[in-house]
Amino acid sequence: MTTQELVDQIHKKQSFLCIGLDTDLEKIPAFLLEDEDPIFSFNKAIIDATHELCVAYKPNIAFYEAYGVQGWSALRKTIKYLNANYPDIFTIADAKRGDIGNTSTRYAKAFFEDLNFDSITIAPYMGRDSVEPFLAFKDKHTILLALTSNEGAFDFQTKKIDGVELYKEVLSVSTTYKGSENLMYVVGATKAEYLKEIREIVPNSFLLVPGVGAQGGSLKDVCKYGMTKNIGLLINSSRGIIYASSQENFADAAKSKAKELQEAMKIELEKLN
Ligand SMILES: O=c1ccn([C@@H]2O[C@H](COP(=O)(O)O)[C@@H](O)[C@H]2O)c(=O)[nH]1
Repeated sequence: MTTQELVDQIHKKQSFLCIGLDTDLEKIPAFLLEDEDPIFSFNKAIIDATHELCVAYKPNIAFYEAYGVQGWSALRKTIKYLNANYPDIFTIADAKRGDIGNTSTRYAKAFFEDLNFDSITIAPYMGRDSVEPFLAFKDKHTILLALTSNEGAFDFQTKKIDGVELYKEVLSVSTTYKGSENLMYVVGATKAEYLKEIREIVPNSFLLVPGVGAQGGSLKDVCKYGMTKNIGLLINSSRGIIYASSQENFADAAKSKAKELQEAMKIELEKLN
């Protein structure tokens, strides 16, 4: 999917919501455990109930890898279901990969070609040659971790090297990478106050912003400091939506939570006019 197609979807749905599919067998409704593939049954119900309210889904790969072959199979079924039934939805493999060049190429093939995701999250720590293999794929997006939502972000990301915070160095150096037009960045909603300075370095890039809902980040603050005339934001909520209820009505409850966020996003989008 191109960035323009994503922007068009945001305008059409009046939403820049990304729903995280962090599917955990210990948290999904107990009656689903009787199904042959409970993870896929849960994901399918959530997707069918919420697809009109969001523009992206983000399965976090850890939740699938944790269940071995069965988890991987459920992930494959989920992405195939999304691509077949909702091809206008942007898909994000939250995999946080990155390795020496030839290994990164294999990761890129796994997620962009085999699984056919639109994008993948990548750790920037190994530098240029670990990121550029992902950027070589046309109309696929590489979402680089810049300033993450967790407390540990302060261990390294905000530390200064030659007077510049490491996350700012990640942002500015990565714009020189070959294929940098395919870059997006992760910035945690819990770090909204940093967005003003982030926008000075990457004024037009899309930011994937996790951390509203369960982690307490504010949608309003993220929009205030991070929104661009082209929107430039995908705001993720996982647990706050998908685990709104553990009863029979779980999909409807997820829909209501997604609707609350979509309505708040509509108000923010109206401010752009
Ligand atoms: O900085 C980051 C990077 C990734 N994540 C991931 O996003 C979701 C957030 O889930 P919630 O349940 O809405 O808190 C999850 O998959 C994280 O691994 C992040 O939170 N922060």
